[in-house]
Amino acid sequence: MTARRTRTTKPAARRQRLPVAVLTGFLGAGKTSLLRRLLAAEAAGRTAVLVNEFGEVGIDQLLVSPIAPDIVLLESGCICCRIRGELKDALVDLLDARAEGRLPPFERIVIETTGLAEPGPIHSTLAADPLLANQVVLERVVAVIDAGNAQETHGRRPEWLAQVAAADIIALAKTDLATAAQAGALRALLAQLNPGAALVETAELDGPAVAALFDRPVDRTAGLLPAAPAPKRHRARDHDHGHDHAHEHEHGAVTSFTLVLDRKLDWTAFGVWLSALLHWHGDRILRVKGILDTGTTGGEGERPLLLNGVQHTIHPPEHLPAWPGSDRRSRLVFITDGLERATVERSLAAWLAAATGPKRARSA
Ligand SMILES: Nc1nc2c(ncn2[C@@H]2O[C@H](COP(=O)(O)OP(=O)(O)OP(=O)(O)O)[C@@H](O)[C@H]2O)c(=O)[nH]1
Repeated sequence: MTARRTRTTKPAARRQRLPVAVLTGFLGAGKTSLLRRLLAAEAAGRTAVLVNEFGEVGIDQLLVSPIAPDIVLLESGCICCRIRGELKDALVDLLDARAEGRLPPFERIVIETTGLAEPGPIHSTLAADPLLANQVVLERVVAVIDAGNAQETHGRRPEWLAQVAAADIIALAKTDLATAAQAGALRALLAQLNPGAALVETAELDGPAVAALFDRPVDRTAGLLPAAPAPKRHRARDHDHGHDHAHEHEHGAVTSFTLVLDRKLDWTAFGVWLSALLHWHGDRILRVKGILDTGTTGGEGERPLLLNGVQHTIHPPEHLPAWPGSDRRSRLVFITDGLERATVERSLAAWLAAATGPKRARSA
């Protein structure tokens, strides 16, 4: 169906609003991984994607864009407070492009939030704006929870709880990194915090089951009977009044910075530096992501290494099939809580000088 037809349909059909799914979850929980699985499992063009990253370089966008070329990257900043106006504009642009046939007639929009976002205000943004409220509806919040570090993050970061509390579906990722006892205790905690949410494990889902997470009707009554206990530190619904008060939650000393390196890196040596950095500062490094030029070739050319670290953990790096763009420089994006860019820069420069001679890393 073309966009013009959509515009000239009868009033009854016009009332059908496009479903919006918010894909949330703390930093590094596995949101982009789940999104990539969704996009791979369904027909191209079915889902339009908005990605909001708390970092200067949109690495998620680089990863998702080969499967969803029309992805829109929202400006760096947190979707739930600082860039709510931009969210609205991006949604309106997407809907216009669909209506004018510049984009395929996608059937849903997925908004991947930053790991620090509270989903409640997104609902307010959508519901409070008459133009948007007429065209889209926030249908579901899918929260990805990292089973490897959930208990720790729960104690430290209020955003984690807000995300759990707002979820219609909780997708438990990284159960392979938790013991059976830890996973069991976490399931019990999540059921207590948000008894209405459906709980699934991402490792158990095949492609169609991932798609079903975003397709099957959400049971809004689940968990309402018997009455759900309100989580004590739950703040997400605080935003959920349907009006647009100027609310900004504080992210404390959380900051993001990017380091760019102009040279090829030896992964083994680089991994030693990174491990040491996480050993000393892992408590204050919430997330490190990067695309590294390690000089590896294969297939059609050079294959960059995708690096992912969450707090003290470095995930096994992944070779991407090709560089997702013309910029072939290595980039490292850090999200830290109270750790200065200068500290990381100094450490990296010292390592580079020792390992490969005194050529400097540049910060972007
Ligand atoms: N072991 C394991 N690793 C996983 C699983 N799911 C995701 N990961 C890895 O976790 C790392 C972070 O995953 P992402 O999907 O980038 O997480 P994210 O939530 O999008 O991260 P941000 O956008 O930075 O908040 C990647 O290295 C993934 O491959 C899982 O179930 N098990």
